[in-house]
Amino acid sequence: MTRSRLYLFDTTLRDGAQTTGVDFSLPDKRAIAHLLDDLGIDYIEGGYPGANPLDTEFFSADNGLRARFTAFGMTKRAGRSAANDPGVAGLLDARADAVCFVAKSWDHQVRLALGIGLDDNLESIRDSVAAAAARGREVLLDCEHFFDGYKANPAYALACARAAFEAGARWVVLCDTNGGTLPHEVERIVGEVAQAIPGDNLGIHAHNDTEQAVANSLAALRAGVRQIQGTLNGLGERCGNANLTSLIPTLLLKPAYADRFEIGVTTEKLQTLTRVSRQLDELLNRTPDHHAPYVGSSAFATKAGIHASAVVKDPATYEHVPPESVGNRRKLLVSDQAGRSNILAELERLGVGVDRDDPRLGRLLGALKDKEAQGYAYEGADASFFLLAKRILGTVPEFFFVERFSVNVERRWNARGELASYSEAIVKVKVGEEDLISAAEGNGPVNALDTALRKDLGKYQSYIEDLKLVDYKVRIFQGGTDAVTRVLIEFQDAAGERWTTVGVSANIIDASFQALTDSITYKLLKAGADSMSVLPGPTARSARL
Ligand SMILES: CC(=O)SCCNC(=O)CCNC(=O)[C@H](O)C(C)(C)COP(=O)(O)OP(=O)(O)OC[C@H]1O[C@@H](n2cnc3c(N)ncnc32)[C@H](O)[C@@H]1OP(=O)(O)O
Ligand SMILES: CC(=O)C(=O)O
Repeated sequence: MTRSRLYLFDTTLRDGAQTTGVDFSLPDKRAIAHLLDDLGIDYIEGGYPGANPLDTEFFSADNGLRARFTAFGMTKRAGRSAANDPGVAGLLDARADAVCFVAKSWDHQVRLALGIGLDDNLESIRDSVAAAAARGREVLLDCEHFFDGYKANPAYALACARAAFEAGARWVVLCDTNGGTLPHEVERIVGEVAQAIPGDNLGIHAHNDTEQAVANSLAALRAGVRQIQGTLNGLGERCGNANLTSLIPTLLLKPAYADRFEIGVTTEKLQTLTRVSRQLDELLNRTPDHHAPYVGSSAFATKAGIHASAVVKDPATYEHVPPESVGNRRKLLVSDQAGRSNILAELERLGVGVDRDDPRLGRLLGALKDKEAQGYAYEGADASFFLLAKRILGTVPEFFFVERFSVNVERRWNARGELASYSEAIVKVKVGEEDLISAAEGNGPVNALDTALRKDLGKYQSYIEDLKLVDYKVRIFQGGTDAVTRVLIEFQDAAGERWTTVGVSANIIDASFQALTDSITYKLLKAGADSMSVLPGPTARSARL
């Protein structure tokens, strides 16, 4: 079967810039444009030249993109020609391959928001599109509020779309601006519009206010459009736009679409999608959505023991596509929902070999569930799970023993007359036969304790010099006076490896202490320091099970 070409239009840098909390810098915009270009997106809407200095500068030079670089802006104002409209001039002077005008197509909005006559708006559309086409630009028209407008006055909404098409627009894009239209409505309306304007010239721009933007885009595709607009990670005004990070794999991996349509993204490039999604979050300093379809860290994570036992027999039992196809990975989580299959899979990933029939496996599962009942959470604390398993298997030596620690927090007026808080910690550690005492100040009690703990570990000190604490999370649960605190601490070493440990106590400092000592022990084991240890352990003192 011959497949139709479907074009992807990315508006991360334009509609995505309208996301609450998103503020692109120029280097961000350049980096994201190149990510999209490399992925194989056909059109990259870079912003609105003339609306702000950053966008104007972005469009002042050749950005060296393969994709069609697109400038966005509104049609000319009524009462003047496109040639005399400074906004239109800014768009036509921009270094862009394509110009995407936005025009209202709902009669009520034309009268109310623009305060002009319906024919004036049609004239603005025609004149603006023709002016851009005459300057050799590929022209798109975003018909704002198309679906709401069509429901209120189909003849006028269609007249706006036709005006653009007849004036030379390559694409007439039907926008669900308020995001309230449902898939069955989109499919019906697009089907009717496609009787008047060829589907090869129609696009869809869907907002996600009812969580239907992806479904609406697919509905429009089925009804005839051949361009889909969207954003990476679903960024966009209010609840966002159609999420290209979900649409692209659906279009490539689901036969209902893959057999009918060809897109610019290849199946090889699809394998970079998870990385691209995370890079965008990294650039914007946003926490990735763990539950994002296809690319989230939980998208292929199986927690339930019954599911895990089937997944190890055949991953397709609980996966709709292979995680590698989108550059993601399978995870079998260890938690109180786990069975032996989860544990065996995680141990294998961590390089710990145990036989399925080993009786210690049952002990480990029991210990895991007991600890989780006390408040520990191992699904996000791989290093603590590793230590728990190794302790049950009897292979964690006692590198060091903390005889006592104290932490002091003081809030007082200093010599400069400022109110300041001070934290200091003292730790007494035994390393082999050596007694070591370290003291440290910190910008808080946990920082002081961490610094004191890692200041002098005697013969093991060189192994932990490169440790860096990169994340610290606290969760207090059960509420009230018997609240329990769970601390998760993430460390990184010079080799770039990251690991997380967990501690639980009624006392936040004690919970932190457990997570800190687990991290140090994990690092010493990983670095092979056990070959130097004196005691083969676990001893009564260090055993914590
Ligand atoms: C559905 C969408 O996402 S459309 C994209 C919206 N994106 C943005 O608005 C981001 C960038 N916008 C901006 O920086 C500013 O709004 C600017 C520079 C474009 C305009 O700023 P200002 O001139 O101060 O106008 P302001 O933003 O207050 O109002 C918009 C004006 O454009 C007019 N307008 C809106 N759409 C159109 C259109 N398609 N064609 C012609 N005029 C339009 C409005 O009627 C209003 O005019 P008025 O001030 O005479 O009432
Ligand atoms: C153009 C646009 O962003 C919209 O109508 O939603």
